[in-house]
Amino acid sequence: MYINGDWIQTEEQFNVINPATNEVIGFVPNGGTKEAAYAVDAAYTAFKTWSQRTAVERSQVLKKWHQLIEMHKEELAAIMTEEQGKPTNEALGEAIYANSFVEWYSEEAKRIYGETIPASVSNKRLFVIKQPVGVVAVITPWNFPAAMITRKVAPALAAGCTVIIKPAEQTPLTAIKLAELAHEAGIPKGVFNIVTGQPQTIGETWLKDSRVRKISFTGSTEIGKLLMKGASETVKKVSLELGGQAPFIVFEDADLDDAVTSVIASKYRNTGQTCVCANRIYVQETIYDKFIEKFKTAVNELKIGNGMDEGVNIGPLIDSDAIEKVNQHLKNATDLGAQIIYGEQQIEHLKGNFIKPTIVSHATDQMLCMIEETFGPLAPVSSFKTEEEVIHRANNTQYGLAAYVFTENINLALRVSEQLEYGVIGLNDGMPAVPQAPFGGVKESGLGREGGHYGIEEFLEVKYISLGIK
Ligand SMILES: NC(=O)c1ccc[n+]([C@@H]2O[C@H](COP(=O)([O-])OP(=O)(O)OC[C@H]3O[C@@H](n4cnc5c(N)ncnc54)[C@H](O)[C@@H]3O)[C@@H](O)[C@H]2O)c1
Ligand SMILES: O=C[C@H](O)CS(=O)(=O)O
Repeated sequence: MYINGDWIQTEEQFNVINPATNEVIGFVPNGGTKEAAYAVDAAYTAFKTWSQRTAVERSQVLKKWHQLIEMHKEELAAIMTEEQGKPTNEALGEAIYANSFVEWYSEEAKRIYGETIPASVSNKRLFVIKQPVGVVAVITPWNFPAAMITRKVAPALAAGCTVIIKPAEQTPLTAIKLAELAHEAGIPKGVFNIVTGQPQTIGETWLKDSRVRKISFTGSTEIGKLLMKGASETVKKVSLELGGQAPFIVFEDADLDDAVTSVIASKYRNTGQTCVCANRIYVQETIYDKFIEKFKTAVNELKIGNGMDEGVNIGPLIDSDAIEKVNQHLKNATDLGAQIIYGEQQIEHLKGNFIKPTIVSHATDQMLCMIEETFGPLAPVSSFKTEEEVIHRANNTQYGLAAYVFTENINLALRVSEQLEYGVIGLNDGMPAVPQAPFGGVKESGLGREGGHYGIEEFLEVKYISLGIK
């Protein structure tokens, strides 16, 4: 753990496992109440000075952190592949993506503008200024162990907040590497703190402490709801980046090759363990067979194996529970009439948590894989007749994170995009997330946005000053 500028050990530790081999690759301190409270103390003390630093000073420190992450991106990528399983090229992509938030917010720090408002009387002047929220508790998932931290921490520090971070227990080593680089960059003690250990204990400590003024959470909808409830006790601000269940819609006039390339990129990035991956694929009936053939051919090109090995693009799932969930979705689908058209033979020769990419056709909306977040390489394909039908089916969910639409008709594209109840729309684009644009969900996929100038507003309070003049 890294608290108040020092590396902290505890008597109890927990193992870090490589999901490709199920081998122990390390261990980290198993922090609890004491360490969680100490992190709040450190962040609260540091806030008094960090929030008073000028925007240029904060920007310069973030720029240094960005330079160091850039210098160490391959190392960071290797850590991610080892503890999370994603193939090295994807891990390097994530390190670069994660660092792009540090770069973006090192600049955004200098653009936190206020405003003056015309008074209705001559003896007043009205001003609005923006000030940092205070101590922010950051709780992040295992699937993007670097980017989900920097997407929160970079804007928080840029705004003048201080952070206490609890990374996922499956991927703490990535967070520790980011802390090492933050320390080297000169981020002052207490500004950036990492507590590894018991999620519930750490979470409860932070929820109860009124000095913590914001919870920024990325993870499952179930835990997001729990944290939102807890945050209400002391009326903390919350940002919630939660589960997804993305529809991927292919209209008959779509560029089919582009749609297939994009659905591969969306569905199988991180072996399907991505909040915005295509979870259900809707194809207009007139092109259904053509799509299926192209899709099967493309999936057949995917190489499964240890993410460290050259050319692998399908790594392991994070653990055996994840495998179990995908198999449960697959069995439910076939029990309800879906047909496995690719991937029927599972992998025998590989140790670890591997599962073959599987495509099922004739999927119906009553199947679990069309309702729940599968979080694995299972692709259910369903046909539709009309625009109205597919919009209704796509919206018929409590989720609302990302949706994808493929068509060459601009009028159809905009009509459908405007009616889809999602925070992010990939329009002829399977990979929409970028640091300069707002990312986030509606309905039970979350609250708030990360990225772009929207992302820094989440860490600012608006203060109105009314000045009486003589
Ligand atoms: N919307 C997004 O931007 C986004 C991005 C990545 C992942 N996700 C979602 O995250 C989920 C996968 O990640 P996960 O399995 O790590 O999710 P998770 O909710 O199980 O865990 C997320 C984090 O919360 C912590 N946690 C768990 N219980 C807690 C508690 N009671 N108190 C405090 N912290 C607690 C975990 O230790 C982890 O650090 C998927 O649903 C995925 O869609 C969403
Ligand atoms: O898993 C969730 C991430 O937010 C996906 S992305 O890298 O931001 O597209």
